[in-house]
Amino acid sequence: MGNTNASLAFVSFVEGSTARAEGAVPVGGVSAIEILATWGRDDDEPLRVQEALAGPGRLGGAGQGRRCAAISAVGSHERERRLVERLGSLGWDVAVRPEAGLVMEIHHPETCGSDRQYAMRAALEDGWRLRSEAVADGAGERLQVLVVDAGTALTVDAGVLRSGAAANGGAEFVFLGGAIAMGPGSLAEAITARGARLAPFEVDPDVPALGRSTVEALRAGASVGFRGAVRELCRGVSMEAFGGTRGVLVYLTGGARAFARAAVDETFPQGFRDSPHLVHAGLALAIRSAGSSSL
Ligand SMILES: Nc1ncnc2c1ncn2[C@@H]1O[C@H](COP(=O)(O)OP(=O)(O)OP(=O)(O)O)[C@@H](O)[C@H]1O
Ligand SMILES: CC(C)(CO)[C@@H](O)C(=O)NCCC(=O)O
Repeated sequence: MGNTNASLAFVSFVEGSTARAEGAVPVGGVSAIEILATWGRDDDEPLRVQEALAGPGRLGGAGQGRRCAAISAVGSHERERRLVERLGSLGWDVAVRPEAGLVMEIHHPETCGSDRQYAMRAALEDGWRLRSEAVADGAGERLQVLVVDAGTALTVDAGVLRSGAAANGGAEFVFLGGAIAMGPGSLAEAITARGARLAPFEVDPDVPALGRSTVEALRAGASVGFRGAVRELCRGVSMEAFGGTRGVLVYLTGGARAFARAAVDETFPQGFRDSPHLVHAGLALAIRSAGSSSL
C-alpha cells in the first residue's frame, strides 16, 4: 500500500533461478512477479483484493496448502487493518510489514517507511547477485546502491553491502538513509491548493520549461522542477554516502518513474536499472528469509 495507489502481486520463487521476470529485478530466486490488481486510495481495498484473489487460475499451485501473504504499507493503519482482516477471513496467514533484514544506520529506524526498506533490500540483494556473477571472488568489491522511488513522494536512499561484518561472517545489508521529497502529482496538488487563482491541472513528463500559458507554466514547474529535484538529490545523496556518483548501482522504481528517468540517466553515466516492482520483490525476499517466524 503506497500513499496514493496500492497493488497486489503474486511472487514466485524458484531456487537457484536467475530468470528475469519482465520488468522486475531478478533478485535471489524471484522468478516471476505478477501484478494481480492495482487500485487507488478511494477504492474499496478489501473488495479489490478479494476479487483479484478469486481470479481463475491466478495463483497456480498456491491454492493448495498454506496461504501466506505479506503487506508493505505506508498508508493509514485503518486501511492496513481492514486489509489484514479481509485476507484473514479468506484464509490467508498475513505478515504485516515483516522485518526487511537491513541494518538501519539512521536515527529512529522505527519511523522509516516499509516501502523504502523493502526497495533497498531488493536492490542490495540484486546488486550482490550481480557482483558475484561478475567476479568470482567479489568479497573485496564495494557494493554501493542508490534507490530512487518516484511516486506520490520522491525518495532517494543509499545502501551498502558490508561483507563479513555479521557475527556469522555473512553479509550485512545496510540502509544509510536518504531524502524524502514530493512527487510530481504532489507538487501539482500543493501549488493549486495554496494558489488561490490556480486551477487543478494534470502533470505531464514531456513538457518544455518555457510555458506559454498558466497551465503550461504550472506543468513546467511540476515536471521540469521535479527533474531538478531528482538530479540534485541523486547527486547529493551519492556524494555524501559514497563520495561520488561513479560505480554506484542505481535502481529506479515507483509509479512516476517516467518523470525521473532523464534526471537519473544524466546523473549516472553508468546507467541505472528500471525496476517497477522493487518493493514487492523486497517484501517477498524479507518474508522468505524471515521464514515462518513472521507468519
Ligand atoms: N501518467 C501519469 N500522469 C501523471 N502522474 C502520474 C502518472 N503516472 C504516475 N503518476 C504519478 O505517480 C504517483 C503515484 O505513484 P505510485 O503509483 O508509485 O503511488 P504510490 O505508491 O502511492 O506512491 P508512493 O510510493 O510515493 O507512496 C501519482 O501521485 C502521480 O504523481
Ligand atoms: C516517505 C514515504 C511517504 C514514501 O512512500 C514513506 O516511506 C513514509 O511514510 N515513510 C515514513 C517516514 C520515513 O521513511 O522516514
